[in-house]
Parts: sequence; C-alpha cells; structure tokens
Amino acid sequence: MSYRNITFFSRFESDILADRKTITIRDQSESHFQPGEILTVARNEDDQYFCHIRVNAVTPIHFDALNEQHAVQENMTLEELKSVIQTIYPGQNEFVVIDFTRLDVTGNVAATNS
Ligand SMILES: CC(=O)Nc1cc[nH]c(=O)n1
Repeated sequence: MSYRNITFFSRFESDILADRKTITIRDQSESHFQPGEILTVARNEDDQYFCHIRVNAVTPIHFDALNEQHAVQENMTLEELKSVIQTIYPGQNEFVVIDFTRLDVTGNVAATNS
C-alpha cells in the first residue's frame, strides 16, 4: 500500500520519534490531509524516511489563536512556536493544525497514551 508523504525539518525528527511532538501547523498548501489517513514521514532536507503517522484531525486556525496547548503539543514554548511558524511561513496567518499519532514499524499506535 502506498501512502501520501509529509516532510518535517530534521530538527523535529527526534521529538516526533519520542512522541514529544504530536501536531504540526501547516499552511493551506498542506490542508488536504484527511483524518484517518496514514502518512509516510521523511526529513525535508534529504527526503530520508523516518516513520509513519496517522492523521487524527485537521483543524483550521488563525495565527493569533495559537496557544499554550499547541506549544505543549509541539514541545516548544508558545514564543518559540510563533517564531518558528513566522519564520517558515512569513506573512501568512491562516493555517491548519494537523494532529497526529506516530505508528510503530508494525503500523500500530506507538505511544501507550494514544
Ligand atoms: C517541512 C516543513 O514545512 N515542516 C514543518 C512546517 C511546520 N511545522 C512543522 O512541524 N514542520
């Protein structure tokens, strides 16, 4: 079976593999993912595969509505999160929050609390 792809910057890889990062905030160009969909995850810099994730929810959000809960789910402070998003997407305000669960190599949910 083939899955759609998503990439993350390599600096996020360790947090994703440790289940410390369980959301990603993307612009409209990546708002097409669907709840229940399984995605193949690779590093943005070298396209190296590193895991699969299951999409739990895709929720529109304005930049100004980002809050502490999002920051916790990104394993960042809110200040860091807003800075990261403004750097990746300069001048943009409309995003989606993609809530995801990492899958283990057998395709099962990896974390025990999901
Ligand atoms: C490659 C890329 O855009 N990666 C991003 C963007 C926003 N959030 C995130 O976790 N990763």
